[in-house]
Amino acid sequence: MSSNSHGLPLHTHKPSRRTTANRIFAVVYGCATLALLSHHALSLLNSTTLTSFFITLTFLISDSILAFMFATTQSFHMRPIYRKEFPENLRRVVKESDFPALDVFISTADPHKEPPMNVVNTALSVMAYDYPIQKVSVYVSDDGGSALTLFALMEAAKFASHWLPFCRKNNIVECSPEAYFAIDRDSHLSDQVENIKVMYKRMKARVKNVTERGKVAHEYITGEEEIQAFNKWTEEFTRQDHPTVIQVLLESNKDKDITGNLMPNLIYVSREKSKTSTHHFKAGALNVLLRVSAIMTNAPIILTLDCDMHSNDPQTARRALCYILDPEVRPKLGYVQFPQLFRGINKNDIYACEHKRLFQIDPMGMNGLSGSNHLGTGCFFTRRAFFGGPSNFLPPEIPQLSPNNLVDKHIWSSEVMELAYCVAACNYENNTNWGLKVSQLNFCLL
Ligand SMILES: O=c1ccn([C@@H]2O[C@H](COP(=O)(O)OP(=O)(O)O[C@H]3O[C@H](CO)[C@@H](O)[C@H](O)[C@H]3O)[C@@H](O)[C@H]2O)c(=O)[nH]1
Ligand SMILES: [Mn+2]
Repeated sequence: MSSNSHGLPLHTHKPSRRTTANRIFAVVYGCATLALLSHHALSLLNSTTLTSFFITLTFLISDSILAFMFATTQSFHMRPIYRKEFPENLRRVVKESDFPALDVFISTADPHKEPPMNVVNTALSVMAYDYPIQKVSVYVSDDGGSALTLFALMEAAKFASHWLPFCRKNNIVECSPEAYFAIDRDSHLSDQVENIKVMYKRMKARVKNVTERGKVAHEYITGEEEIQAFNKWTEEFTRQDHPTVIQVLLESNKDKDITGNLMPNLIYVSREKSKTSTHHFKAGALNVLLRVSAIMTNAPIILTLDCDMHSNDPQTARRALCYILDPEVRPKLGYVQFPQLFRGINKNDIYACEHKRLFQIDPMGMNGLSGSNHLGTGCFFTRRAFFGGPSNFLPPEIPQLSPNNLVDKHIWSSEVMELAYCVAACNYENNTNWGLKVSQLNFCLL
């Protein structure tokens, strides 16, 4: 348990009640396995015919493999723990105005395999976080380099001006509209819900229409800024070969929702691609977002999300802060991983599609040892963690990329934009420490 100066804990943990049973089971099962393996070994030595020798050898090999698998997973069952956070106690440690800024990275790679509406829902679910809104920046990395995804995000930016105040006013927990509207709602909200549902359905129809046609028709493009943005998709622009596109769709100190409150930054980034460079897939995309976000906002906390993994609790960022702002935990903390849950799977999950062992059981077991593994999505990193261990800071090649750098310029300023384009270039990492020493993402399982 960790308490702040007022004795109120930010987070607690308790061991699972299954711990003792797990340990007894491991000992009994381990002994039985050893007995079985020694029996196989003895039978092998005493085998009289060639056939019985090979049959026993097969048993010995297959049971040894199973025993190895059993042994290597037992540590996960020795000390599983349940963690609980108390975001309501945060205000006693730090004022809301002093919360660290948060940069959210959402990656998408193909508008036909990963429908842009998924990206929109994921983005809206984090834009609606219960967090000082001008501190939140949502970056979407589009490795598909698709105008369709940009169009969907432009629509999301407009819809957000209605959706964010709706979520705030009604304390909505499920802030992905698709997930929210999939459940029947209380009747006292019905008029409001109906209105916003119609708005959502219209947006969805427009995005679907554009995706099916494969291009953004003129009738959907309004305003000079949008025309200029889509003009970047020239004849030569292909998915594998195109210049960087960075488009600020919402700006937190300028754009307001329909109730007059500010909205978070929403930024579309499609990094430069060329057929002659290696791109390192998702790792490459995250590396570019790390650099571009450093130039534009440089938040000390980073949340990574796959485009099909929305956040299902607006308190999530505050929950992560319960660990990140704990002075006892902070010096050694690299990331806070949230579990992955799946929607739309049948109630009893007869096909085990939830991957419970991978995404819920094993991480809980590791949590009781030295900490959960990284699950690829739903993970809050400290930006500092990408620049070497706690005692060996690896400085990036330019000071603007350093986690300590304070961004004091407007994200639209030409200086910021020029540098952001420069660090998003596909040959930026050549002859630099990126991917090798600083942010070793290229060599990690993401
Ligand atoms: O060139 C690429 C390829 C993929 N992605 C993104 O990476 C994410 C994951 O890729 P995906 O192909 O969807 O992998 P999955 O098998 O669905 O996801 C599992 O495996 C991934 C790779 O190990 C992890 O990142 C995920 O968290 C985990 O759920 C998606 O958001 C993609 O858009 C890119 O940005 N650029
Ligand atoms: Mn996926």
